[in-house]
Amino acid sequence: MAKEVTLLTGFLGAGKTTLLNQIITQKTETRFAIVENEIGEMSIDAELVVKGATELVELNNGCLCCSLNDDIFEVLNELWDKREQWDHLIIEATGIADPANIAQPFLTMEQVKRGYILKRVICVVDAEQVEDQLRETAEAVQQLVFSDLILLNKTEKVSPEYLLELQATLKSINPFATVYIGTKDDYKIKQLFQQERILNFSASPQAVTPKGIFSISRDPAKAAPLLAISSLHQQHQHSEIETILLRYTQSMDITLLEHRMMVFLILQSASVYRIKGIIYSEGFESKIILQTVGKSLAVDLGERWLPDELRESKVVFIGKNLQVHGFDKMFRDCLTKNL
Ligand SMILES: Nc1nc2c(ncn2[C@@H]2O[C@H](COP(=O)(O)OP(=O)(O)OP(=O)(O)O)[C@@H](O)[C@H]2O)c(=O)[nH]1
Repeated sequence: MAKEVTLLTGFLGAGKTTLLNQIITQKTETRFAIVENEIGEMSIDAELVVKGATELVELNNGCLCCSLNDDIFEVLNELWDKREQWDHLIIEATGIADPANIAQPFLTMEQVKRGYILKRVICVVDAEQVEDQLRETAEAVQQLVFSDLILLNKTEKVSPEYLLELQATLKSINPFATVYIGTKDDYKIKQLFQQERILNFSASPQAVTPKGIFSISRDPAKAAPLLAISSLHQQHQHSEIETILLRYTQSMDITLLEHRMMVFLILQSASVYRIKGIIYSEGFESKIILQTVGKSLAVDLGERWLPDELRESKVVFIGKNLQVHGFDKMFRDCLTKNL
């Protein structure tokens, strides 16, 4: 039997991982396989996904919609080999991905369609930030246009009047999508999963071979059809959006860091869409998860450090015209050794 797939899209920080965690915790009758795609070589999202996913695959070498096509085929093949262990695949795209590019193999490639049915594309939208995002980036528009379901999130942060305007705006961008409204505390997971794309798929499980459903090969001659798709996708680039990764092995003073971050967000954060970090602070048995979206800052406790785990802080910045030296100085100033 072909496996069902849900694609999660939405701009940086909209709430995709939060929704994913709600899905895993609420739909306990379903065993999920999760593909987490992140920009930059370091995975932070995978650490934020609640334990419970049967299979969690991280793809961190680039954005799935433009550079990871061979990787996704390999992952689909591997997951297919383990298909007895899971029921439903969720792909969380990066916040700057064009979901149409990720969906393309599921909609157009017969080998992929034999094993996987794309059931729905859900776009999570940050009610407070979306207007600016739509103005500034093509990616935010592409994500809305391609989705079947739009989850207008963080609605407690805006007024009811503005929410109505926003709904009308989203409907005008994608009149075919169903718009749900909510916050992280009240997602209607069952309703989201009841809704399906209206598409004609012909799944033919008999054609699936025990070795896998695609002929993946690094041999360029054998991999010709896949390479053709890869080169097509390379034309799509998130030209202006860049990422920076900073790491520090010394302990951070979390109170000082929080203060510096708040001042930074008030004064100079316009070109920074997202900051995500795992912070090591001596005296805390757990990782500290630091996140910003727009001008909002969240600092939470994460998983406990494992006894043999390297204790270090890792922070990713995503935005335009990023000033690495300024960020580095801000974080270095908060290292405990400097106090
Ligand atoms: N106030 C509020 N915050 C929310 C809501 N949903 C998510 N958040 C917060 O928004 C921040 C970003 O959420 P994520 O789920 O990590 O967003 P994401 O879309 O996965 O982010 P990227 O993977 O970086 O694109 C976190 O601090 C969440 O706790 C909500 O409904 N209300």
